[in-house]
Amino acid sequence: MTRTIEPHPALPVHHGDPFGHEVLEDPAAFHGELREAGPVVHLARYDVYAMARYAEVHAALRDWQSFESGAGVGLSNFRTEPPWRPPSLLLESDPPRHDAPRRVLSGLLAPRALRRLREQWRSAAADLVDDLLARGPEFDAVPALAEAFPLRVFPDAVGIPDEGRENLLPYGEFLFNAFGPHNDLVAAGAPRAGDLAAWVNAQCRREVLAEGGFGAQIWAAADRGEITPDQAPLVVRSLLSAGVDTTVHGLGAVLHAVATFPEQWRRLREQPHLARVAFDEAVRWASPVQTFFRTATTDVRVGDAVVPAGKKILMFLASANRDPGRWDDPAAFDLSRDPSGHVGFGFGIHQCVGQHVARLEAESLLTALAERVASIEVAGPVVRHHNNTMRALGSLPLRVRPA
Ligand code: HEM
Ligand SMILES: O=C(O)c1ccc(-c2ccccn2)cc1
Repeated sequence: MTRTIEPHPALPVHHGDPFGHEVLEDPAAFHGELREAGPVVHLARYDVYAMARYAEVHAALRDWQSFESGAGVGLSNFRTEPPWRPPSLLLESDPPRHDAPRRVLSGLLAPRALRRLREQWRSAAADLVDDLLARGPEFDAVPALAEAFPLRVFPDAVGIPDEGRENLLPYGEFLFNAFGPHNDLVAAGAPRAGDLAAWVNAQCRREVLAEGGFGAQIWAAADRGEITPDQAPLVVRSLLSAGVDTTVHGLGAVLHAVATFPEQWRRLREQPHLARVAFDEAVRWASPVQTFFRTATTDVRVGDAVVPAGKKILMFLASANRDPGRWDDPAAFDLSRDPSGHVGFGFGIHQCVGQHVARLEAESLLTALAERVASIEVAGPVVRHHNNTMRALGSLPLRVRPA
């Protein structure tokens, strides 16, 4: 007779669906229920364990030994079902396998390494904004700015060919959906996933990557023996996987924030150096990356409950970033706040290695706008775009008054 192992009695249970459209549309109530229920909550629907308070999310992200990434950071456990693509050497690896690829990307994507891009990204942003404003004061900021700017600067910085770049967003869209359950969002993207993955893999080959780009620099690191030649294409794939959709939705978030809180736009115009803190405050406020998983390597004690070994833990970054136990007035987008310590880029050994690239993109675009636009307001319905992992906008109609 088999006895099903009931979750520990000290563990509260929630029967909601974090990947259902109701929660994806507006997760705040669900996050509040999880935070109030306890430090860890059993999500019966998926038999996974949720952490939604800042303290537990932060602690779990630090403790990579108890909460591993090597079994995947999605719902699927790589130890029991094959991943849909070869695992990432950064995201889906733990030390020691994680160390060398991480060290290589950390070097290439460090603030000082990005200085060479500042001038060209600043002028690319100025050109994009000038062309946009010349067409009139009203536009949908999602295609016109949030998508257009990263696609104008990042693929060139990686050094991939022009052909097929329209595959980047749908590839990331599927990838970030695939961290969730096989729901309607995954099913919608599945037919193209194989072709998109094949195109992305082809962009990681040494011979197609332009000299001087991040891709060629990764291959040069392999020549120096810092990683192996077999690892090089997968490290390039990491940039194409994590470096596009994330910044699109990060820029969408900061544009949504400044349009929703016009007094903060005024502050940014008065003090343009606030562009960087504005982006981090927007990443805290919106959390473009809402959730991802870890896997318990042992029976892990959390508070007075125990998460059984092998179980998946769903980390609610967005809830941690709005935990009233950590942030005053968490729902306010406020440039006088110090957002450091937010977990929108993660924390610990897997903390976003591309965060400086994202910050430079945001600073470039916000600076170009702040110099040219006196006020920004929402000019129509803001439409959300549902994804299992990302907080995304489908449409952000804006009206601007030129400076
Ligand atoms: C607003 C933009 C971005 C956000 C919100 C974001 C968020 C995150 C988060 C939360 C993680 C941690 C995942 C985990 O702990 O399992 C992460 C990791 C990562 N990000 Fe970003 N990211 C952004 C932009 C970028 C960009 C532009 C790049 C590449 C240039 C990038 C590359 C990566 C990589 C390679 C990892 C894995 C790091 C590791 O496991 O050591 N990200 N990102
Ligand atoms: O190395 C890769 O391929 C890769 C790296 C990071 C991500 C990711 C996942 C969840 C949240 C933010 N980023 C995805 C893919």
